[in-house]
Amino acid sequence: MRPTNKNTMLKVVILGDGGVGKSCLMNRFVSNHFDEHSFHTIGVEFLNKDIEIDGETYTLQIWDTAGQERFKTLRTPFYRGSDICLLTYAVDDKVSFRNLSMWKNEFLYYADVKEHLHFPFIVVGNKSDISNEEREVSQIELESWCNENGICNCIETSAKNASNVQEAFKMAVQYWLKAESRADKNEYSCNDTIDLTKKSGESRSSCCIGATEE
Ligand SMILES: Nc1nc2c(ncn2[C@@H]2O[C@H](COP(=O)(O)OP(=O)(O)OP(=O)(O)O)[C@@H](O)[C@H]2O)c(=O)[nH]1
Repeated sequence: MRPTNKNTMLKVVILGDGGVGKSCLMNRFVSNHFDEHSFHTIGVEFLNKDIEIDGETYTLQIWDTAGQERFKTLRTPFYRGSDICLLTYAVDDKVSFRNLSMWKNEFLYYADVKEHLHFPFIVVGNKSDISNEEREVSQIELESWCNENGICNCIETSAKNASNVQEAFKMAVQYWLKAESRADKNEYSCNDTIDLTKKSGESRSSCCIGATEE
């Protein structure tokens, strides 16, 4: 296990279709800024940000990747060495949700991850600020997809109104810590089946839907 001290650096890669809000999520988290007219990313960009959890400071090196297919060869070389992967879609874009499996597979292939089943993936449904009429992916669909794909952590965020953005990155680090400790003890089980019908505190899963943090 890596020492969890002041200098722990974690590489976090954000993947998902073009336009789902990856750059906006990173910028909201790092600079608390939102750009209504964010440009498509070409290749990758990264920013560092410290986060404190249980008295420990972690430096997140956050890699924002280009979601458009034509930039695939520019983004995939940067997957290696990742500690955490945020699989991102937009709740008003069903196609971006259907593409989650493609993103997961692309990541596993190019990141050359040894423990496929236990890698810390977090599923992030962005743009939760949109109206019910515009919503194309329900919370139940998110829950089902995660359960079917063995992913224990999901969250809906809004980079626009800052809802759950800090929480998503915090959840990612907490999951990484859990995965590291399980790897240490050889306890590989995701027994945290996601059930969004349970009230918070009742469920052992780490799913955070619709809560507003800031
Ligand atoms: N309503 C709403 N719009 C958002 C949100 N996050 C991002 N957007 C908008 O969605 C558009 C795309 O955002 P980006 O962050 O550039 O998307 P991206 O996933 O980085 O796109 P690529 O760089 O092409 O991969 C921009 O017009 C943003 O203003 C959000 O939480 N809510």
